[in-house]
Amino acid sequence: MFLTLVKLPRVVPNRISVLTKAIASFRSASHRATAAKSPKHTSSNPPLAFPCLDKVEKKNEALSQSCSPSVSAINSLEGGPEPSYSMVMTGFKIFKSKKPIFLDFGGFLPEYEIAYETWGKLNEDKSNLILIHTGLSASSHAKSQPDNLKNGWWEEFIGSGKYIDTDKYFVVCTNVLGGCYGSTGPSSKDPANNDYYGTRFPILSVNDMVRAQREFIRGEFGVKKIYASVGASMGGMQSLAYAWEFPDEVDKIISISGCARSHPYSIALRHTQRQVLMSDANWNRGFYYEKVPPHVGMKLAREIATVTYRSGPEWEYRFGRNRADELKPPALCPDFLVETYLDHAGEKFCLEYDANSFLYILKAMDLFDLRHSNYEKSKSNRKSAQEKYNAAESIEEDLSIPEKPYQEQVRKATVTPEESYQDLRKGMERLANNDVLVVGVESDILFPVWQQREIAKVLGEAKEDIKGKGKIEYFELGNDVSNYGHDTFLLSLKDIGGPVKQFLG
Ligand SMILES: CC(=O)SCCNC(=O)CCNC(=O)[C@H](O)C(C)(C)COP(=O)(O)OP(=O)(O)OC[C@H]1O[C@@H](n2cnc3c(N)ncnc32)[C@H](O)[C@@H]1OP(=O)(O)O
Repeated sequence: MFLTLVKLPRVVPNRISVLTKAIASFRSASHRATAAKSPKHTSSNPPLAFPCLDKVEKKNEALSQSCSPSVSAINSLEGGPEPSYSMVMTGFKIFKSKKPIFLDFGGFLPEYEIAYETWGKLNEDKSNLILIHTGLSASSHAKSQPDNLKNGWWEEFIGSGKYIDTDKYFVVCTNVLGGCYGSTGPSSKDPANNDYYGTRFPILSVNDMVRAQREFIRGEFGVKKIYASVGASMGGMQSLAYAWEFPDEVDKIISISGCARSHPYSIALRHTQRQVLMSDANWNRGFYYEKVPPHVGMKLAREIATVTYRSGPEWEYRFGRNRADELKPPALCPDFLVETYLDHAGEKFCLEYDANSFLYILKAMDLFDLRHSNYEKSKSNRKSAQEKYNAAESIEEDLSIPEKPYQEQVRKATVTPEESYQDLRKGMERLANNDVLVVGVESDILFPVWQQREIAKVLGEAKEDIKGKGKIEYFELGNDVSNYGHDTFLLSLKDIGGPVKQFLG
């Protein structure tokens, strides 16, 4: 590269000062003109306003101010700092297990509680119990009941003469193990030290959740076989898992928008939610109880989650390209209607649910896998957890990630998709004698419809393989019926409810 030296003209000093003064006087005149128009602006253009960040700062301040030990004992959503989530939900009952539960990934809980609600009556021969499994963040409050008159999350789905008919069935719903609405989870206290579990809570699986539910069903109602295991989303995973764990203790299974094993794409979508949440400094590696909770991380995680729960076509119809206020200039804070909607969804949720429960349950969904090889592995992990417990050893795992970066394996060296499928087919033989209804939704991007088609296909083959007695029904809602995506089970009740009612009989 050549540098050209330019010879500058010699400037006489007093000429410079004349020039400088002229420029200064021009600048000050033009500044006076701008200032007259808008006294605050000294830059070429006014700075943008950030009402969304102002709101976050104010909220932080309010939460910090209410963050004193005396307040924390009575905290609530309004009062903060960290809400007592089970106080937000009321009117549920508690099943207490004093026996430990040994978990699929080698941890254990020395004792645990399961929050539950019921509707309808258990018949004399105890044969009409329907267990409703929740999605990720729902409570046991699926429907209003005398101890909590607020509408539940499946209010119009369950009831006298409804799709799940409480005149016929005794309907039970629990808050999952790991949740924060009354069941034992990371925001509960560890009986070993009377301190919050936080991230000392063990990694959970969906199958651990149903194992705890089964203890509850037997312990609380003395029911040995449930009439139906019903759920959507993570509930659709649980409905299958219950029968996978205890095939002879379930009659019918309904899995809506579920899957038989998590897909890497869904894991990726959940990973992004965990990452933003864990990046909130207030998360503090899970030890934020009685301090300011990671509400910003939770809000952003919920916004990402909401993108996965609904669908583009729905938003095209609902919001289009409309902005919240067309008369205002575009802003970097939420501006389009779809942005203000996501902002609202995040804001509404961020103090309603415990951040650690969110992380653990998302992870449990990632780990979901009904392949045969997983059955053996989990069984052996639970056995070694029990042995360690009996020997009163503390279970400390090495959770560090390997220092050497992961080297992509040659495909041949790992399990091929076909081998993996055959492993799943063998795993699904466990359900060969159950009647199963699988419902899929074409507009779902989180649990894409091919995953429900896979459940039906692999179940059909597994039943053939061992001449199982169960029936399989598959029902799919196309884009012409519902564009609500993954949340269809909460929004298109009639379309989901018809096949459910018919299948239950
Ligand atoms: C992964 C699993 O295992 S489970 C599946 C997870 N799914 C969920 O958790 C569901 C989350 N979604 C909900 O809870 C929803 O409220 C549903 C599905 C129950 C109902 O959906 P909808 O009837 O479409 O209502 P939705 O909540 O999406 O929108 C209405 C709310 O948004 C607000 N809103 C709507 N449009 C906008 C907008 N453009 N800007 C700001 N706010 C908006 C409304 O005012 C209303 O507010 P409110 O709830 O405070 O009264």
